[in-house]
Amino acid sequence: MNFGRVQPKEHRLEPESNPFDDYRDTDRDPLVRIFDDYGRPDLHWFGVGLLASLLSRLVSLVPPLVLGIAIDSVFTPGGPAYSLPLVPASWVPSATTDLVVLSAGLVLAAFALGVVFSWVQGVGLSLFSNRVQHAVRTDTYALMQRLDMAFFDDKQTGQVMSVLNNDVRNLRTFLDNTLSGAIQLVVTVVGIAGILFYLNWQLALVTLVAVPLLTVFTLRFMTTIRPLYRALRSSVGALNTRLENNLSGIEVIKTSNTETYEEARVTEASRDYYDRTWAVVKLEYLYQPSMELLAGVAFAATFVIGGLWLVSGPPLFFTGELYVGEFVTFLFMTQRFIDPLAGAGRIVNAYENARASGERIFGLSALPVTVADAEDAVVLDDVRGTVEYDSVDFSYANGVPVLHDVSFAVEPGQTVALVGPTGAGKSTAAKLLLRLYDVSDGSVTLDGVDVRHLALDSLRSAVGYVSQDVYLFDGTVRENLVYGAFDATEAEMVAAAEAAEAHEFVENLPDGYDTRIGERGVKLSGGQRQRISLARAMLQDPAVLVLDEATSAVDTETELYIQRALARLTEGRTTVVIAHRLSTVRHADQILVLDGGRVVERGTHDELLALDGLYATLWNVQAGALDEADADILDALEARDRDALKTG
Ligand SMILES: Nc1ncnc2c1ncn2[C@@H]1O[C@H](COP(=O)(O)OP(=O)(O)OP(=O)(O)O)[C@@H](O)[C@H]1O
Repeated sequence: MNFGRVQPKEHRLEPESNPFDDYRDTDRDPLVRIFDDYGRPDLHWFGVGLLASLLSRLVSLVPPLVLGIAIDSVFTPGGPAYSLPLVPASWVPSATTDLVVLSAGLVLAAFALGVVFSWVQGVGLSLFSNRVQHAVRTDTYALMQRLDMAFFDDKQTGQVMSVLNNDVRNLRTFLDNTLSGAIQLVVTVVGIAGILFYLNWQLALVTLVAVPLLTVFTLRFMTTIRPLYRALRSSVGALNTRLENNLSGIEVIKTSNTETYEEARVTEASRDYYDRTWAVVKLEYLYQPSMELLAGVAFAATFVIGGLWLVSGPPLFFTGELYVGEFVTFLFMTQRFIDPLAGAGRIVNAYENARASGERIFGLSALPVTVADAEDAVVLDDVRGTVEYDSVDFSYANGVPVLHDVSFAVEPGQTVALVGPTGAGKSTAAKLLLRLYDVSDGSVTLDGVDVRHLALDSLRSAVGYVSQDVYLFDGTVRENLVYGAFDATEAEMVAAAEAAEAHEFVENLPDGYDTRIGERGVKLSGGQRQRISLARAMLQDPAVLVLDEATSAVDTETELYIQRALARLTEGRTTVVIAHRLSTVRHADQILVLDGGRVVERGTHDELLALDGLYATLWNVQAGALDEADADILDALEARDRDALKTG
């Protein structure tokens, strides 16, 4: 089999773990749950669709029935009297031509009714399945958003996307076609079996011998194909993940010159998907023809026995009379009985596919959420901005301790800076204040209330977060500025942009505030993105600010703009700043030096320099990069801005 380009030898691919497999809910049949949890409000549409589909099946039986009766009673001299089931004999005309017209009329009416019922079936089932699809998708999305950060740390975006897209769509297809198909099948098979028995019970037994065989065969197929479908659904997710990752990282791929490597990885993921699809298809193609063969044998047996019966009287142990028309109807009915049975594989297939999708959808909702509102969650009305960390210990899901016994307090309006070597735990400490994670031990309080007892939306509107990875959404500058402060007026927005030193460059963009900035804001420079994110924070106007200072270098002028914007933003707000450049936090009220997750030094800039410890070392290293003269210039500029702020 040719899978495209072969994997280059120099790149060895490790099999990727698939954490998503853990999130599968197999407790209750997911398809029953779909009806229970989502189907109820629109069940009437399902009922209408189902009824129409059964009626359309029913009327489709009329033509062969009428045809058989007509052959025996109208076209065969000496045949039985023309009699229709459920129609009183007095309604049936006696003239032959009238009987022909009646038969033709009945066949036509059956076809016309069939069309109407099919239409109603389509509308009813589509309405039902699309509404359920909408509800499942929006609910699953809402649920996914509330999952703990730990889930997203482990996340495979493509897997989550494939649940929200492919799996939800699979469910819809099942509800739309497969389910009604299955019910139709049961009703048709039972109904026709009844008619066959009514027509000739002995010949009916010959046809029905196939049923138990087909059933056993189908059940076996279902249990064999189920795990294959599960693997297939995961593989769709893995492929999506790979594609999604690569598209997001296209710049890195190009600049690292790793196109060939990535092609190999995509080929690998695609090959896995191919293999798993092939495993399913192989089984399907074994099963489907076998079913058809069995059905064909049953049909042939019915034909042989019935044919012999017609030609030379009842064969073997059969007794009684068989008419030609009756036999024709019988054969038509046998065909309609056996065809759907032989096609049961398609239904089983779609069922197993949808079931695997349902397990993944409900797997998401089965995930425990620990960072959620407590029952008696407190809402802070007027936030003063006192922040306190008390003996905080923390480790991520992998259990490796990241913070040990971290304690500090910040008074309203003060700035505390967290500094220290990379990986010391600065960002982690700050994230605990926003309750992106819960402490393992100790507590973090805002205005004296443990953040775990605060309503999450109250906490997160009180604490603003400006991250070093500025994330902007595809849309206009305006949309990105007012994100999270949707009620802001135009004047407020412009004022925030001015304060963040963004107004001028935004005005110079082709469409000003209405300029589209591309996915993740790619059409803006790093410095511009940062200023937009500062303006956004100004508009949100939180009492407490967590500032994860950008590490990426910008030119000196932009740096000055940003520093000025930051000075305005932090003025009067409690600020926890994670600083990489010590020069920017020299004026912080308190500087905490973290190392290996512990606070190893604390004090003001001057105190820490006098201590001559880790801070002093870091300062001296950085001083090489930042000339004291530059620092003095920054100082002078900052002092000027502070004065300007004070004088309004
Ligand atoms: N989501 C996560 N899951 C598991 N471990 C993590 C996670 N995020 C960070 N860590 C680990 O926690 C430790 C502290 O990371 P953190 O980002 O808080 O450090 P930092 O001091 O802010 O570093 P930097 O200055 O480089 O940003 C590191 O060892 C890091 O590998």
